[in-house]
Amino acid sequence: MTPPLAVDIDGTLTDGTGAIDPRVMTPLREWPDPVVVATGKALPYPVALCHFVGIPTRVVAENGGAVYLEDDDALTFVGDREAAQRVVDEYRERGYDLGYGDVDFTNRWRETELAVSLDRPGEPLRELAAAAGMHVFDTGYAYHVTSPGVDKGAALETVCDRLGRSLDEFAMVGDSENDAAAFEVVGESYAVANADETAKRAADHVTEASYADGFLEALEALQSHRP
Ligand SMILES: O=C(O)COP(=O)(O)O
Ligand SMILES: [Mg+2]
Repeated sequence: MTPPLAVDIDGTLTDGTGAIDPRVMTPLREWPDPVVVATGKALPYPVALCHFVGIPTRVVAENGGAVYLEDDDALTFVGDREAAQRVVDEYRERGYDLGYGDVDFTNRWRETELAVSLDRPGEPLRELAAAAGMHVFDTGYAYHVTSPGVDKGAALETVCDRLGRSLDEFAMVGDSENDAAAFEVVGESYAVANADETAKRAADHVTEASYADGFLEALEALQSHRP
């Protein structure tokens, strides 16, 4: 018996360079239970990942702001994109940019939150977000200006309601503070060894191996201790 699985992308299915590790493709495709890709990235990224891995499209995007499940063919959103936009506008007025150039594929399709490159100053962003009642996730890959209460944990509750499954049944593998809320609500959670401290504290287990090796280690553990 394997559990339904929620999996983060960056830092979990990738190698140290940010590229998807090709060894994750087959285990994802062959996982016998539903797989939900749960990411901070905008919707097109996890949708494309499901498509190219060859699994049904079940995704949480934007740190929980967007949920799509092929099962009920419904796309739902939570979060105040305009509030995030105001924070980012003020950040720009202070002379900073988001760090993604003019075309900006990181934010182009974002509908509930906005991201700023990690090589841009984080303190002024946190200050402006706090003043606006918004939250900042530092995923290790970007800062995300997200509405309070929006996270992957709340999104997985929505997923479970819609799939008719319970959170207890789910396992989750991830690497950063944007995974911590999901780690708290699922039945069993794994932080990969490269995870940040927040994720490691929230997880039931921390793998020995890093990045995709850690993910593959978590899958093995999930398969071996569930007869
Ligand atoms: O987009 C990010 O900043 C992080 O994405 P992730 O949640 O898949 O790690
Ligand atoms: Mg991650």
